[in-house]
Amino acid sequence: MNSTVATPAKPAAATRPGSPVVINEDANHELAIRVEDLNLWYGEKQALKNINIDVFQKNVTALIGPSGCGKSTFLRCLNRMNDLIRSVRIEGLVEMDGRDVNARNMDEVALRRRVGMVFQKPNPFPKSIYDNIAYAPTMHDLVSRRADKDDLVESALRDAGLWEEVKDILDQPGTSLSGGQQQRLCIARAIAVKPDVILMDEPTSALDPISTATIEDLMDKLKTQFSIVTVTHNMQQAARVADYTAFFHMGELVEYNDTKTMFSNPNTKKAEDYITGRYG
Ligand SMILES: Nc1ncnc2c1ncn2[C@@H]1O[C@H](COP(=O)(O)OP(=O)(O)OP(=O)(O)O)[C@@H](O)[C@H]1O
Repeated sequence: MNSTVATPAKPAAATRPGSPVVINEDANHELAIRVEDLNLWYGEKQALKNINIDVFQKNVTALIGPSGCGKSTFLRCLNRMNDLIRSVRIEGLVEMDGRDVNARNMDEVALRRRVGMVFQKPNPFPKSIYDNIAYAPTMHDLVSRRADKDDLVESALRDAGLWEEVKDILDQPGTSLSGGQQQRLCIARAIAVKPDVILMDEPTSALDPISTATIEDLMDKLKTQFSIVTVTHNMQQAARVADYTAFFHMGELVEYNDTKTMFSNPNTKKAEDYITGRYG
């Protein structure tokens, strides 16, 4: 992998390593996040090696690759979640709106408002359904009047496809919902602070097939408002939901491509072997 940044707005960019082939040129190719020469170590162990990738606004980007290849580590670089791990050392650039998210003067709380996260296991706060949604926007001073909070709670729950199921039980604990509902509650909580980007780390791996399909449909709707970066082990899911797919292997970004191209005509043997189930 050389250090050329993936700048994919035109098909010609596909000739550059790591740059996706752009099939749908009408899609949005404005930059959400630019990553340049990103390296990460846990102590002595290097987990990310010279990653260069441009993530587009209002698309779904899937991160795929064998266990331990660095997908989650990379995802956590996008909102500085790795800062919470003491042994971590990071070099390189992760840029949003022309600002390095790792800059000393970057407000981490503000960053995590702009780059929300949904985890593998639904993790509602031990609060009511209503307060799960209203808590963060209130903390960030996005709302203060009760009527505004009510509107925000309703609109986030509607956007997460959960409103009709919970509108009469808003004062019940979030944890009383089913697993799939809890995950949609966590998505509603993430979107309530109006982020630009939503990171999802295997958001459906703990869910049944019906809840999984509901979340996949939801991702398709949410990408009209938000940029979504998702880690998945499920190849069919990546093929179904993602506009772009990045294949990681042993800490390297081996291929970054339009999803249709990745799954029908990958550029690299490693990606092809992984996608066709020959290893991983
Ligand atoms: N907190 C940590 N401390 C030390 N090493 C870590 C830590 N987290 C991850 N690693 C190591 O970094 C490498 C990348 O891990 P990461 O979890 O990012 O991979 P992944 O592709 O998301 O894997 P999986 O698909 O199994 O979730 C692995 O070798 C892992 O053991």
